Amino acid sequence: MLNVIVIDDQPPLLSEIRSMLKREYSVTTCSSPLRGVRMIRKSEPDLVVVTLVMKEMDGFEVIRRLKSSGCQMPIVMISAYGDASTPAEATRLGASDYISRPILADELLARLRRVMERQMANAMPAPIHSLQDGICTADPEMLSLLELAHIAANTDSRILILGETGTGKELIAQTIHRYSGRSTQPFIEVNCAAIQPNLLESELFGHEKGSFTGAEGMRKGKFEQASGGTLFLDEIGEMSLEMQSKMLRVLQNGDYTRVGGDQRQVSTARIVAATNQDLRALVNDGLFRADLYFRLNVVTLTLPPLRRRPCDILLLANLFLTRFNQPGNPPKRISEAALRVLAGYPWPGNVRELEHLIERLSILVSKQVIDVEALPDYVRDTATRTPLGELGEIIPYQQARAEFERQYFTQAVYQAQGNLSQAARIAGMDRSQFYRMHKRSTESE
Ligand SMILES: Nc1ncnc2c1ncn2[C@@H]1O[C@H](COP(=O)(O)OP(=O)(O)OP(=O)(O)O)[C@@H](O)[C@H]1O
Repeated sequence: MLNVIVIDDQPPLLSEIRSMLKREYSVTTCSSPLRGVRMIRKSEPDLVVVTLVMKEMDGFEVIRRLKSSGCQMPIVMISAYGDASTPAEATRLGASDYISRPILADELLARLRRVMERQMANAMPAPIHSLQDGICTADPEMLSLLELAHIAANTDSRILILGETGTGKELIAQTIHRYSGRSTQPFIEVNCAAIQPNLLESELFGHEKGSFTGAEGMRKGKFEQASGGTLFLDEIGEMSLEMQSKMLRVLQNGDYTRVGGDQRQVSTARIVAATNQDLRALVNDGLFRADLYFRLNVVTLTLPPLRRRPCDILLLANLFLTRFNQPGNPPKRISEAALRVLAGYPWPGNVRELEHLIERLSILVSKQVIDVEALPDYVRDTATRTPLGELGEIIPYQQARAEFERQYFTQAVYQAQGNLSQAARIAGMDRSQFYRMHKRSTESE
């Protein structure tokens, strides 16, 4: 139970408020505001309720003193007095809500519940859907990663983004650039797997005129193009050992020369690298230089695969459906049954695979509602997991419970359209408990 301290100098009113709150709170009352302030500073309750008019010191002064000594808990003012400016003054001083008397117990409890939820929501990262950066997620692990990405964006540290194909590594790299102080400078991407190894050096460092057959003029490399901005090296795990040692030199000293040239160039680009390979394993197998790995791996963001964030499957499916809706047509909908099937499919190609499937479905399905039969066979066939296994077959209890929790939290977050506070309310939990259990449910695969 949450602790609340109530301050008012009239014992009858104190006992009236106590009897209203005791259903949901452990209530302590205090009839002296001076003593009340001392008590609150010492015991730091979860919530404070204070009235306005008191002889020793008024409620405004109580709020002022508590806020000036750094108290963070929400403070709610209740009063039968005051004029139109009183709520505004209470809020200005830092009260979380102002309630006029008379008030019924249910209404008072509902108002305090809202205050506590707001307090918890502020203490947690908010779910992010379709922000300007285009990242849609309500997954706790992704939300923590995004927070870290935003913090790291404002430094010049190198960032290594790991994750299976299609998990959103490039999207995160672009977001990091956009949130960094380099956002007005270029974001340059190089896919190390897509360029022939013998051409990668000139692609990255540029070349001088006549340095090889076909080099008809000087060409700036990607390092130079990304000056002051961000150089995104995608699929870094595909780089040859020879190229890796050239990269290492730039990362160590910050300088390089164009192919065929001898003039020293200085790189001012910030490096963000990504790979879907296990770089550490490549290092152990001698296929990736350990010194380069440690130079790149200053901040690491490991994106979870889509199958480990089932609520995102549902949110993203709807996002893409809206995105691919043909202009002028009424928006299509995915049936609940079809969404359940999508949530159970393992998505080896992650978000990209989901995006392509929804694009295809929105073109091919003429009906307003996309139902299970419209889904491809391979999706329907692999998505048959239920908490009790197929045809009621008994599976180990721990496994069934983990599976049930995963589906339960997915469904709650989906129903609340990614709003974790609302999902917690549906589940009858407080937000922090919901957040913890939801996170745990996605960790067990
Ligand atoms: N959280 C997300 N919200 C919205 N769109 C997303 C999200 N994650 C990925 N996408 C979309 O999915 C597609 C694949 O993402 P992206 O190219 O960033 O993945 P990747 O991990 O870099 O893939 P690869 O390893 O194959 O290069 C893109 O169209 C991207 O916009």
